[in-house]
Amino acid sequence: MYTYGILSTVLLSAGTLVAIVYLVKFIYSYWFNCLSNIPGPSPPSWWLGHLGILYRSPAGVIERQWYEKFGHTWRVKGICGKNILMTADPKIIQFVWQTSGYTFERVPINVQLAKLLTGPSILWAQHEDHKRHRSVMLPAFGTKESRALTPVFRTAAIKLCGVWKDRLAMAKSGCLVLNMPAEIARATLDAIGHAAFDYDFGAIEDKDNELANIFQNLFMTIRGLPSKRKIFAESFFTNYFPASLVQYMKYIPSKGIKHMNKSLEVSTKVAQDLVARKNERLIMGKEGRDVMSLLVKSNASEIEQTKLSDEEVYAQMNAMMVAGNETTSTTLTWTLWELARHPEIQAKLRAEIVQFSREAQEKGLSEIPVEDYEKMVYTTAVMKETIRFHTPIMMSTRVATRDAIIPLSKPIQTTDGQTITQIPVTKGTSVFASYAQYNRLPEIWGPDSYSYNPDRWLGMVEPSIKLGPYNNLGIFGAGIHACIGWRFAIIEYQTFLIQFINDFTFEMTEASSKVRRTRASVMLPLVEGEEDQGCQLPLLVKRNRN
Ligand code: HEM
Repeated sequence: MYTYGILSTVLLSAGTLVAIVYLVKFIYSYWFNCLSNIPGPSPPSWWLGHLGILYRSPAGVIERQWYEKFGHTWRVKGICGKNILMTADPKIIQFVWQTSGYTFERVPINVQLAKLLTGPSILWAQHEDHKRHRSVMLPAFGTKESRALTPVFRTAAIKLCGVWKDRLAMAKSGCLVLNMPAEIARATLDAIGHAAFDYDFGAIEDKDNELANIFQNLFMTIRGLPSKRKIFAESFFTNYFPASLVQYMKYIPSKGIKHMNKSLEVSTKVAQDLVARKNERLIMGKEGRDVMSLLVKSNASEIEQTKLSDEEVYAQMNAMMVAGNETTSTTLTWTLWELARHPEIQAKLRAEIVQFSREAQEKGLSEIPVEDYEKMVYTTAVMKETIRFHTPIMMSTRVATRDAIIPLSKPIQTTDGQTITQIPVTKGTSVFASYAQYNRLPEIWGPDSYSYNPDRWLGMVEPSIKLGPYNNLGIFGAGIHACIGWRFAIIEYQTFLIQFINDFTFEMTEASSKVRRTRASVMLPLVEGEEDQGCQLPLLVKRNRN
């Protein structure tokens, strides 16, 4: 009885102490934060701040409203009144993401989710670990290496088009309605399997393929339209719990976490098998050019700076599928949607593709060579315009790992009447970049930046502030965490697009005119009124008679 009394007193005191610490933290972050004088919208709720709107509303709409009211940079609220700096300012994005190295790192929630989903991969690694992961992986993603993969992408594209042609041949009407994201994701998974791992997932033909089914709708299942409770819990755990406890998130019995656990289990099993096979080939002196061969070779290295553990090698495979599959398949999906909405753009694109194919044939080539890809001015304009307009990863987040001073491209009028050209932030301050709004800034992309117009790229003037690896678009991130697969993605994107437009014509359906752009880490299409069906964008497909 006496022991019980002491125990309950100790527990009560510990509980009270924890509550006081949190209370002080909340009050501090609410009232005494370095961002308190930055203007911004009033939060719809204190406990969730703007996170509910940011994660649940149609993609890009609210950011535009905030930009129009507050200018390039504004303050939003996280949970329990926490101030967050939100921006579309190229100078801030350049400073935080591109030039300040590890002064700004990924936010804890994303780091933990990346670990749950992929294991100890490059998507999770930070600081020295991250440098090591990146230096091992980068050589596999150069221009030469990515270009060398063109035949692999072409094979996957031709295979998918072959399946569609067979189905069209059976269709009495001569046309088919296909749900594009589901169709294309299988082909991009096969492409990544061959290109990155020299492995055939067989996802195009095998509808029961376990890995393909897990990766189907991955982002929608784990990040799409999260409940308010989920947003609060994730943000609370990752902001106020020590990282050592956050790893236990994997035991939360939610649908999303269960899916992540399953995905990690299945893909790690496949990765282990692949690594074992690669090791055998390496021992036999047969080296591959694919990413996995490189990782396996680094695994055997004696040099600590270029060595990955077995677990890290398996995790990189998961990372590439997570980072490289749905991003590319969704980009292709949005492109076909825009082409269906704008038949005149589709016809102009097809004319260029047919012309380049003809020229290739005249040179005795069966396909347009990758060396000609950049010469396809209109095709690349359509690609750039689509990823500008339908920014696949609409928002990126960082947290300051030490105090810093952030420069602005446009001065801000603070709530206490000062005009400032830089914002001092303390360690722990979160910064959200709206890539979606940056990609629509009229001063960079022109007065019609809110409309889809590939022609803008035919006379584009370079902006003064340079950002990211691809045409100053806020697409592939920037700096230490910039996408390593961007060349891979662009060549894959163009190869698939050429094949699709050469073989088929795409038209709108009733459902595709009700498509809503939804945030789920990657921006995904949902049909209004059919949100429970997951990612959907049904288009009418007809075969071209070239
Ligand atoms: C259209 C396709 C793609 C888009 C839009 C895209 C976008 C991005 C973005 C925005 C980032 C930076 C995230 C951040 O700032 O935290 C990123 C990182 C990354 N991407 Fe991509 N990506 C694409 C395709 C690919 C492909 C095909 C691969 C690999 C095969 C890939 C692998 C990665 C990896 C490993 C990282 C993490 C890099 C690091 O943290 O150092 N991505 N990607």
